[in-house]
Amino acid sequence: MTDFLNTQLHALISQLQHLLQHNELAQGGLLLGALGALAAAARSWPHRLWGRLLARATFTLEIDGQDQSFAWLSVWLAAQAGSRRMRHMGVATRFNESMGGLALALGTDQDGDEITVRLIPLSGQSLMRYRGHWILVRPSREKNQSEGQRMLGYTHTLSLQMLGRSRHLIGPLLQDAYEATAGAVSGQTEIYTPEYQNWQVSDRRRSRPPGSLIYGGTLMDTLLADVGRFQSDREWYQEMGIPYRRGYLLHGPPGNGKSSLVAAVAGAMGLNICVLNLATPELSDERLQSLLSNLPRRALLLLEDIDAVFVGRERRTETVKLSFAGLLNALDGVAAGEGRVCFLTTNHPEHLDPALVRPGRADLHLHVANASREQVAGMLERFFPQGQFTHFGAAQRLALAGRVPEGHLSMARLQEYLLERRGDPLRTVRDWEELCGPISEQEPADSAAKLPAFQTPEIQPPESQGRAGRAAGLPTSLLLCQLFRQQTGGSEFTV
Ligand SMILES: Nc1ncnc2c1ncn2[C@@H]1O[C@H](COP(=O)(O)OP(=O)(O)OP(=O)(O)O)[C@@H](O)[C@H]1O
Repeated sequence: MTDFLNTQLHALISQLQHLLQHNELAQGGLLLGALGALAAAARSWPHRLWGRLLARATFTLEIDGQDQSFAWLSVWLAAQAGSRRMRHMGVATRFNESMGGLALALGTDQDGDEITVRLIPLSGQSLMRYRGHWILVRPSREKNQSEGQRMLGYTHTLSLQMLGRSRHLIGPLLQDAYEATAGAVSGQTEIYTPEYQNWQVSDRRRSRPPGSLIYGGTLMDTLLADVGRFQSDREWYQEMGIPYRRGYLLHGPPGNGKSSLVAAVAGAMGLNICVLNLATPELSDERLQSLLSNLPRRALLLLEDIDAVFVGRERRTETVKLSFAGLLNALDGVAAGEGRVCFLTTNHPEHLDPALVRPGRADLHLHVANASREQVAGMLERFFPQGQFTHFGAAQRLALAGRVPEGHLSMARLQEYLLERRGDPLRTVRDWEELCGPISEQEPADSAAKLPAFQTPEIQPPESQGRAGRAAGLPTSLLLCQLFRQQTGGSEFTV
């Protein structure tokens, strides 16, 4: 059998040899085929060789569009000389006015603040010279798959390719880009909200100066001192083996500045704020774990109105996916971020399970109460600063504050009232009862004397006016109105 096959094979080979030796057509065909194969190899070979060389000789830095650095790096790249050749740019409006980068001024808004947008590269490529080295910048974007009816937008990537020996430039480049853009923003607080498993900057606001808020007693100072101490105590916590995190519970009636307090602390400490709504139906135990272990650096966590999610350990509504155990685990499990400062706010501390607010989860409980008279006087001074309104000084402010029933008025309501009457002390005084409710006739004389932190206001109405007024049992607000009218000769005030 083998002999038979060998014979056949030999016969075939000798026939082929004969054909190639004596048939020119077959010779030509063979030659062309060989040349074609060679040409194809020659075409792909340099390509492959080039690819290998590039991979060996270069270094590529790739930044995902979801990463925080993507925004400021894109803004910075768009402002570099090499980007002029980019033919596909996008407009980013979420960046702050004071951020560096290629900005287009669009005018000013009603507050006089400049409205600017920034350009970022979307696709294409450009060569950029940085500190004497060449860098190939390649932004790209891909349309995401649609999920049912919902389009998921684009996935963006930024790639920076440079020679391997230039890779030491990565650090300085990122630092330069950051300092020229996001790092140049001062006096700003970034607000992060969750986006899938990550945090995204959803807003940037001017930091609220602590002095713009008025709280009773030493609330603000106590909190600032506590957060400041915690921040400087990292080593101590490590030495003591205590988890390095701190929690605060701010409780009290609505509109007295719980959220504003968190914003002020963040601003004063140079921190940003991660706001998380626990009632979000998409928030599962796993997702919360992942979010809390991925908190951005230098950001505090704010969980607002925590009583709106759980009453005791029970979910308040069926739409809440998060479990109470999941919340506790996320707050103090292994994954909980080191160095985390967490604020819980509630209007109803009595609805909270003690486990949620025990030390370790909420170390400091602060009551943010309705306005005290001291606060009312402070707010009046903010709206009618000393010396700017004649006939409306400390005595008048104290007298008005003395009319407010202690602890009945929210600071938000007071702010709203004063906003409506700003620049108009006469209206402020005239409508004061509207704010405080009806005033009993016996009250005026001694209510001011009951001011906790003030001396009895020394209103010096003209003798006759004062006596007559008091004799008639007029409320202090009316007395003040009359006094103002008399002193200013009508309803005009000097500003
Ligand atoms: N202590 C305060 N000093 C100055 N302004 C205040 C104070 N408290 C509240 N305000 C003003 O009232 C408004 C509402 O305040 P904020 O939202 O911080 O209150 P809150 O206690 O968090 O309310 P809620 O419990 O309803 O969330 C803000 O515009 C703020 O400027």
